Amino acid sequence: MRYHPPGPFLMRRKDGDDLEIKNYVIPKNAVILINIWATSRDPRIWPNPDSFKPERFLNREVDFKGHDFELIPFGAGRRICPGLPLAYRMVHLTVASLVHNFDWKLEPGIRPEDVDLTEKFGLSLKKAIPLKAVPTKP
Ligand code: HEM
Repeated sequence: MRYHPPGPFLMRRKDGDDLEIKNYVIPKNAVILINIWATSRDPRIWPNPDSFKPERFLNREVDFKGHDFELIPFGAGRRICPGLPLAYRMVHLTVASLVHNFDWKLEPGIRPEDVDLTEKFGLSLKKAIPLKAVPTKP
C-alpha cells in the first residue's frame, strides 16, 4: 500500500477563490492531482524508500486512514475511500488464505530475481508484466 498504492493519484477540484501557496497560484476550479505514489517514496519521509522493510512501521504511529498525509493509500477527507473498512479486513484475509492454503512457485524457468515489479500507470496502478504464480499443494 505504501510502495505500490493502487490509486497513485488523488484528484481534487479547487473551489472558492484563487489561492496562493508559496508563490504558486491555484486558480479556482483547477483540477489538482495529488501524487501519493511520489510522497510514499520520498526519502525525507521514508528512509530507504525502495527497501521492503515492514518493520519500518513498528516504531511509527502512522495511520493509513486519512489522518497522516505521508501514507494515504485510501485518500483522505470527505472523499476518502468508502471501501476502506471492507478492504482493511479483506486484503489481509485474502493474502493470508492464499499463503496458508497453498505453496506457491513461479512459472518454470523464472527465478525470484527475474520477477519484474515495474508498474504501469493509469488511474489505477498495475504491474506492467503480470505475475504468474502457480499454486501447489502444501
Ligand atoms: C485496497 C483496496 C482499495 C484501495 C487502496 C482504495 C483506494 C481508493 C482511493 C485512493 C480513493 C480516492 C480517495 C480520495 O480521493 O481521497 C478511492 C475512492 C473510492 N473507493 Fe476505494 N479503494 C479500495 C477498495 C475499495 C472497495 C473495496 C470499495 C467498494 C466496496 C471502494 C469504493 C470506492 C469508491 C466508491 C470511491 C469513490 C469515493 C468518492 O469519490 O466519494 N474502494 N478508493
